[in-house]
Amino acid sequence: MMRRCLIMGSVASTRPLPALLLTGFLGAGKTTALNALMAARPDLRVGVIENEAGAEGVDSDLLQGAARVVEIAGGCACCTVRGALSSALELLAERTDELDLVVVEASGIADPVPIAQAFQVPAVRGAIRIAATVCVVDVPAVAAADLLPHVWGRQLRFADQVLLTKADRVSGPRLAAVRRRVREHAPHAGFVAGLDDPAVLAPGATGAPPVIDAPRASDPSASSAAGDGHGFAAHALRVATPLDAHRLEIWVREAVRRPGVLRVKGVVAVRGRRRPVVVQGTPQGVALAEARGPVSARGSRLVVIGTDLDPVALQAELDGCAGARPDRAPGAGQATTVSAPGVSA
Ligand SMILES: Nc1nc2c(ncn2[C@@H]2O[C@H](COP(=O)(O)OP(=O)(O)OP(=O)(O)O)[C@@H](O)[C@H]2O)c(=O)[nH]1
Repeated sequence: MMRRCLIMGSVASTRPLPALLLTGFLGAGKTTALNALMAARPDLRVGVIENEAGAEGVDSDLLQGAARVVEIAGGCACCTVRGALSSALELLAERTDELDLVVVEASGIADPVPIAQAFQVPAVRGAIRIAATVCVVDVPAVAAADLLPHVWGRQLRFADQVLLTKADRVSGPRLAAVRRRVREHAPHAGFVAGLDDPAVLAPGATGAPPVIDAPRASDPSASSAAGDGHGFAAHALRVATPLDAHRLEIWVREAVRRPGVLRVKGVVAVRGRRRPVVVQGTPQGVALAEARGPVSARGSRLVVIGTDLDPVALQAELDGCAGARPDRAPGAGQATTVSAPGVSA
């Protein structure tokens, strides 16, 4: 079957099927950028492989407009669940006629090199080929960090394109400093404004292999590619009963300020509301917004990712969010209004 040319909208044969490898550190804005692409290009039939470090995937519920979503949760596609990545790619390789584009959204702590290598197995090679690797960079997070995780450097180093997000939250000089820092790691990458930028999936770019090499022994992140979680842990917390929205918001805001906590995210049922709350937290900001639909069959789930975390303590604190608000008069009834969609710092 002829496949639509990705940029011009005209019909052209593109075999193998182009794939976009989407990298970027935790909470950088990968899912948001992917949703923006699918909103801008509803004509594209996008097959998404969604990789999440937590045992409970969250992003799959937040994707809108994908033709097919394959979730790989419970570890990084570059190491712990690499076999699942191969299976997912093989699954899509059998369905290339149903798709115009494959997007692999790597977990925020994934090394892109082993992911790119998964495209080289015989069952995939020839059917799906990486057209571009885009690294999404959270500008305020980079501006605030003295030291950046090694895996972040690798994500940038193997990127063809860099997408800066949340740039409106920093001053011009700080943005310029972040661009310089990005340049040090990715001297050859271009900057794009969105995944629908022609530079990402231009017809000329389709089929071009990413520039990759094997991890070197001297590379500090090379050892982490062996499946040890890259020094980060992802804890899926139980949310057995609907929570108090106000308590939940306070807890998330406190949690992301703690040393070691890098990401809090989830889809959580709250008391008094038909729709769940989507929780988005990074050290730079927290957003709680009503989900578009009801709680999915998978129910409430919340994941905390970071280093040196105490999952038992985190679970106990979250369980405490099920209680009624202490400052509320009995019978006051409604759940606390949470922030509108968007990010509040
Ligand atoms: N202001 C602003 N907020 C953004 C932008 N991009 C993403 N966000 C917000 O950042 C938060 C995290 O976005 P996601 O798209 O879930 O990030 P992610 O990289 O997919 O996260 P992980 O998969 O957990 O690593 C959400 O609250 C988004 O609304 C942006 O360009 N500007």
